Amino acid sequence: MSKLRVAVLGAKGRIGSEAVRAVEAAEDMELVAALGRGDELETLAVTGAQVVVELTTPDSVMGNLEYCLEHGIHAVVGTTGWTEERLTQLKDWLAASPETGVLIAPNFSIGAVLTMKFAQLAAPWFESVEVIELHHPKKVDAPSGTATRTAQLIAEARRQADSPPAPDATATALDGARGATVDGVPVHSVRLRGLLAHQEVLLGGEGETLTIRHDSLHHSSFMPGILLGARRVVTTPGLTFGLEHFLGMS
Ligand SMILES: NC(=O)C1=CN([C@@H]2O[C@H](COP(=O)(O)OP(=O)(O)OC[C@H]3O[C@@H](n4cnc5c(N)ncnc54)[C@H](O)[C@@H]3O)[C@@H](O)[C@H]2O)C=CC1
Ligand SMILES: O=C(O)C1=N[C@H](C(=O)O)C[C@H](O)C1
Repeated sequence: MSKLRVAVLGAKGRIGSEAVRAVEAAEDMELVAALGRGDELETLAVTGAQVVVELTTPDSVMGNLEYCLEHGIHAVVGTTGWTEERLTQLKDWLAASPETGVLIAPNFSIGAVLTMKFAQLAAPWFESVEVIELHHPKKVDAPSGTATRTAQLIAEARRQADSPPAPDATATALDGARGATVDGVPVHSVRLRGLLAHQEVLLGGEGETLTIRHDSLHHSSFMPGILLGARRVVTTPGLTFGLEHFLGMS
């Protein structure tokens, strides 16, 4: 059987360099290109890449995806920075390339996907819910894509259950003391040397609390999800948002 022709964008980055190694080690894949900032995107067409693994930066991802969709190259995207406007633009590009698939995964690790699912399940059952994400200090965006997605899923679950707003008597606060608000859910971002990627969802009710915590201790935690995404995206046209859809958890 012929091998899946995979290219990695952001190949010299923290997660991109790990992805290069994972694709090279996968028996059913061939790494046809490993590109960094400034490298020619044309290499993707020349090498016949079928799937691009996009692990760059929020300022680069859209240009890269525009190229991929113009050339019918499927994409597995881990890069953060997804807004409604960006998703609308991406859907327009996909409409013009209807056989191409794009997976955007706020987080590729199985534990993080489960954290989001558990938080979604628990959210309507507690009065209070807040998210804390903790990352290495070289991370350029806050809050993390995972925390943003978690907060959106929590908010959606609470809307569907007609949950009242969480109690909060704060009358005066220093700017930022209560974190950022994503879809009504407080999200707090910690940047600390020694950490990689961690998240806690804190839920509180009368006389009890529940803490759901996930820790990515190494970039290897993201690799099975990336490889699964590459294998599945080639037969899944259109936009898939969240790895859970490829894990039978949606
Ligand atoms: N979805 C997930 O599970 C994960 C997502 N991420 C996300 O992946 C992205 C990258 O994270 P890190 O590797 O930590 O950052 P990084 O800064 O170490 O790596 C990004 C790399 O992309 C390169 N780059 C920038 N523009 C480029 C372009 N146009 N073409 C090719 N390469 C380009 C940079 O030079 C850099 O080497 C971030 O948005 C991060 O949040 C990171 C880990 C897991
Ligand atoms: O920048 C990172 O490191 C990570 N980024 C993603 C995010 O913003 O959620 C995924 C993971 O948290 C690691």
